[in-house]
Amino acid sequence: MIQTRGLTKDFVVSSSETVHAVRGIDLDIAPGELVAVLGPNGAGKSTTMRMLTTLVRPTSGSATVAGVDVVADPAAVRRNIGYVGQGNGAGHQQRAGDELTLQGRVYGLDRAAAQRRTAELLDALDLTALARRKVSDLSGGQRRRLDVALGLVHAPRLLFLDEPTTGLDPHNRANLWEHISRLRTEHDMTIVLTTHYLDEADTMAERVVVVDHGQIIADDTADGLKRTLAGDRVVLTVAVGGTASRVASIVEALPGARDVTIAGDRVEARVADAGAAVPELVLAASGAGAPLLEALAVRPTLDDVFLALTGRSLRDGADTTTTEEAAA
Ligand SMILES: Nc1ncnc2c1ncn2[C@@H]1O[C@H](COP(=O)(O)OP(=O)(O)OP(=O)(O)O)[C@@H](O)[C@H]1O
Repeated sequence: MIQTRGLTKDFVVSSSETVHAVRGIDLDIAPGELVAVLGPNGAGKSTTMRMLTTLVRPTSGSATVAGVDVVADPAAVRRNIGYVGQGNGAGHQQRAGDELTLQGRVYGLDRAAAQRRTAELLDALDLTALARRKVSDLSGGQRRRLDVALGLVHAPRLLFLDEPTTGLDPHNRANLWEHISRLRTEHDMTIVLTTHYLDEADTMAERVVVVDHGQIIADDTADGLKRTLAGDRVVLTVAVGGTASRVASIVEALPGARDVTIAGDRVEARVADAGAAVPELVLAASGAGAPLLEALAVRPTLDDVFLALTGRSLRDGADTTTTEEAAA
């Protein structure tokens, strides 16, 4: 459904500065996949998406989307895709229903077909009761649902969502995802999304592409990334001061344990399966006269994956992909 080779975008900001926003991305996405593109601010996620949706022309490399080259025939690409950008696409003074019908007309539907499609989408995204409301009067969650409806007017096979749930509260995020998931199953859509929410990428996407400094640095299922790049940890607190080194020796003897560290009364280590290790360690420590006050099994998050890959936390936010070139 999507194939890119060496896809690159440079923004020439001034005679002395070029931003290398995307630096040679090779990506293959098969029909029906739901892929999350994850990365810190400025990593190049939106620029990649904007190239794939023909809003920005690549500097070099190639990209085919739904079988069409994005540079050779952008209009054909656009007919095949839906795009929900970061800003609100809808005109604020329009009524929600009229906005959808207008969008349908823009995509070449006749009036009756556009109205039929409007009714379907209002229903699918739980907006029917709000059809006559002005877009400016909708809540954030309602407006985001309208944005998704606008992206789906022409029944695309491929939907791009740029941070679809940013700014929504957990209830509205869950609600929007419920709608997206259902529509995806019903219409067998391929979905590519960017998100800052690690838990969202973790639970919703079947595949996570991690981008940093304009390059793909990892590409796997969330579980696969966690297993290969982060791994489980145990965090043990001893009940009796001075016994941490004894507990550390017990942990070291555990098959597969590594990176054992001691900090005061706390012992931490990477283990193959934290859930299985904890009861074993509690028993062994108690038997060795070094009982534990607390024993935690810690499963890795996608942030741990990013940390393992880059030494930085995604939660720390950006460090920029901007590079300055010496003035000529
Ligand atoms: N039109 C532009 N002109 C100049 N620089 C740009 C332009 N668009 C993006 N950039 C720069 O390109 C880099 C990548 O930006 P991009 O928006 O793709 O990142 P992102 O990963 O989507 O970030 P965010 O998560 O904050 O949306 C950033 O350094 C950004 O400042």
